[in-house]
Amino acid sequence: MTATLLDGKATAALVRAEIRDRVAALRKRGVAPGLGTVLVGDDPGSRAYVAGKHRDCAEVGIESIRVDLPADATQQDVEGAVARLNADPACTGYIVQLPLPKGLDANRVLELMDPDKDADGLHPTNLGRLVLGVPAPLPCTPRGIVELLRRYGVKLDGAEVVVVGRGLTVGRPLGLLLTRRTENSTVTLCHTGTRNLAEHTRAADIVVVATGHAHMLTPDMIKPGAAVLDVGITRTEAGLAGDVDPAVREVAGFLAPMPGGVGPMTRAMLLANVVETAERFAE
Ligand SMILES: Nc1nc(=O)c2c([nH]1)NC[C@@H]1CN(c3ccc(C(=O)N[C@@H](CCC(=O)O)C(=O)O)cc3)C=[N+]21
Repeated sequence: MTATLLDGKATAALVRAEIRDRVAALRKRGVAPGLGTVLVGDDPGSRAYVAGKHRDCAEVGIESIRVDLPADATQQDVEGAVARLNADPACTGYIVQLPLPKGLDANRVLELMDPDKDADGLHPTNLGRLVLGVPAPLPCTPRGIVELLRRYGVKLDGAEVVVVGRGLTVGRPLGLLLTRRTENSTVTLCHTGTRNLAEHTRAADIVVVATGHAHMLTPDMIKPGAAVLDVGITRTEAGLAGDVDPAVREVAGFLAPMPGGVGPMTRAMLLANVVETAERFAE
């Protein structure tokens, strides 16, 4: 048996079609949503992601404002860009592409963003709102994972979920999202300090891997029929590699592959956050 693919590419296209209608409705009311991006340096991966975000915006009718700074930009330069986007009425939401080059303080930059323009849901105030259960923009990758599972009817209520990785953008906030009453999953958050990882993953109905270690989740580590979501990206000479060993496909019940799984959903949820922020402004 081969796993049913959780097709993030096709699902993200459906989400974008829904967002296009909401953008059109906002425009009729005289509100034009605009996404800003701040990109520092010339990492090819980061450049490609940011370019993709602007392409997505064009497709759904969101204006985009691009701020590119050189690799030797100072902390002050980045903070200046943030201050300008905070003040720019054409920018209804923006992101600072992470990671920033070494020597720059990303936490300080995130603190200075207007939390009501935070399209990534990574501002400390919005992470706090997530903990408190107050409506706020949600981190894009966790939101994309929940949306993908929902649309394929994978049950979250009561599910045993193992998340591997405790990073700021995926693992840590995903645990918070899935344990809300609305999702109602039981979450085990595993990381490099976890003893006997396989014992945890083998007990899970859903396994989400976001470690950045290529092919680390092997078929022996999962329960047959489990849903597996691959959030890892490693650039190798042979191309991109996910965190999930390709042979997992023969054991899992559902698989969100990399590429074509969670990545496109992450981008679609960024658009959703921008539209929702603009809708809140328009109220
Ligand atoms: N402030 C900030 N917000 C982010 O959301 C953020 C970030 N910084 N820094 C980097 C990570 C990474 N990330 C991805 C989004 C989409 C794909 C994606 O669409 N991937 C495609 C193709 C991958 C490729 O070809 O490179 C796929 O999986 O099918 C990948 C990675 C967002 N991130």
